[in-house]
Amino acid sequence: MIGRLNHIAIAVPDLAAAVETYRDQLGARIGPAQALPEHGVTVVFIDTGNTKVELLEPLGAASPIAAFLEKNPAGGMHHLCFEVPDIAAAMARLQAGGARVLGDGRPRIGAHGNPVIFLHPKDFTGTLIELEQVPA
Ligand SMILES: CC[C@H](C(=O)O)C(=O)SCCNC(=O)CCNC(=O)[C@H](O)C(C)(C)COP(=O)(O)OP(=O)(O)OC[C@H]1O[C@@H](n2cnc3c(N)ncnc32)[C@H](O)[C@@H]1OP(=O)(O)O
Ligand SMILES: [Co+2]
Repeated sequence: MIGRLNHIAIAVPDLAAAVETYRDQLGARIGPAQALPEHGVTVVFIDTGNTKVELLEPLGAASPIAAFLEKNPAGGMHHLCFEVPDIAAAMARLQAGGARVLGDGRPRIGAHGNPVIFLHPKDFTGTLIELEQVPA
């Protein structure tokens, strides 16, 4: 079911500082900042050629990553995003297997304009998993 690793996400307390570190220390090419108020984050993507790194900071008082940053104040690995060709079929298969889809259980549009879902970390070896529908 899962295909390519679309991105590895790192939650950070200060996106501007993280961008400076990745750009100046690691020579990364940073994409534009995207405010995603519907997701409670502001993100940038770094394209490494074989995948992407998503740096994300909280946006708004109800950010879903606020509690994560309280536990990890310097930031940390937040989620992995895998590509699937059909998010509805993936959801049905996963829910049939007992996996919990986070939020209201329906796909939402993510930063790339594609439908995404999130799976509970406790069901996937302590790792928050995002699935993004990308046509095969
Ligand atoms: C979609 C736009 C963009 C894109 O790529 O296109 C994004 O990726 S936006 C990313 C931000 N949005 C989300 O992360 C949505 C899904 N996340 C959530 O719903 C919450 O973050 C949730 C439910 C995973 C955790 O929420 P919270 O930390 O407030 O709840 P708990 O404290 O009850 O956590 C439960 C349990 O899970 C552990 N946890 C939390 N976050 C993570 C994580 N990132 N990786 C691994 N484990 C995580 C937390 O420590 C708790 O464990 P416990 O042992 O009970 O303490
Ligand atoms: Co993501």
